[in-house]
Amino acid sequence: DSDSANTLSLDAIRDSLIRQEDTIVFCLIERAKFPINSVIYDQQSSSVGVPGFDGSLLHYIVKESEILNAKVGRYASPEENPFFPDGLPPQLFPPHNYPSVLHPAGASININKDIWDFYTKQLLPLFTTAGDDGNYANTAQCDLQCLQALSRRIHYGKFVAEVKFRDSPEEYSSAIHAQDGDTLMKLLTFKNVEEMVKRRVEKKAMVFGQEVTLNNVGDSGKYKIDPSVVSRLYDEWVMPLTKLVQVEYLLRRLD
Ligand SMILES: O=C(O)C(=O)C[C@]1(C(=O)O)C=C[C@@H](O)C=C1
Repeated sequence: DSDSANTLSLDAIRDSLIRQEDTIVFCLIERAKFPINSVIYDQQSSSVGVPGFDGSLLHYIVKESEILNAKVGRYASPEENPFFPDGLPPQLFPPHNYPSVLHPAGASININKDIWDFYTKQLLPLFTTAGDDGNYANTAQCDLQCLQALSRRIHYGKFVAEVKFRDSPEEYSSAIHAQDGDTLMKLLTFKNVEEMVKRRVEKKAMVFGQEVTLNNVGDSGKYKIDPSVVSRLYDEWVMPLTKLVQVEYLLRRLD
């Protein structure tokens, strides 16, 4: 949240990332209640086509909820990035005065297109069962929650990058002046932290996704979401994209 961003230490920022892991794991568990329901993602579905709208049902639901959210100020927060930013309506009342932590150029970074693509095309089939149970609105609502949680986490890279820059401005500045993305990537990478993150999210998937009964606690080995998928999600997409956001942010940090 913006309080921890305001504190602006790498520890505080990492605490927020850790808390966001809980949100992501719970969102995935909720989505896993439903089968894949793939018509939701069809560009042209005859069964769930919205008259006059050229896109999938999920696209329609995300776009419409972003319109509502824009009116009540969600995207005034530097932590929130819409999936469909074009033509969003203005806020209905004056925006909250968020502390300006980020460099203004940070606002132009939005990689939600990549997030949308890996989520719908690659991640969903890894943790949902095959089939169609007709619960499209519910399922798409879960997708929206997952997408927003992932987007918030990945774009939090802007805050991570800002803290790292403030902690060692000289080191970063020379790479920024040289517009050297590879060096920036090396500077901001902590392999040991990444290993811990992967192991922790796997464990969270086990703890949050276990069957809880009064007689036995957990370890029946049956989880609501496969813990290895969560670790893979972080390894293949969440952390690489968070780092991409950091590099993009740092490249513009001295504009
Ligand atoms: O904790 C950091 O320093 C981050 O930059 C975050 C993060 C992550 O996405 O979890 C990304 C890059 C680092 O290599 C380690 C972890």
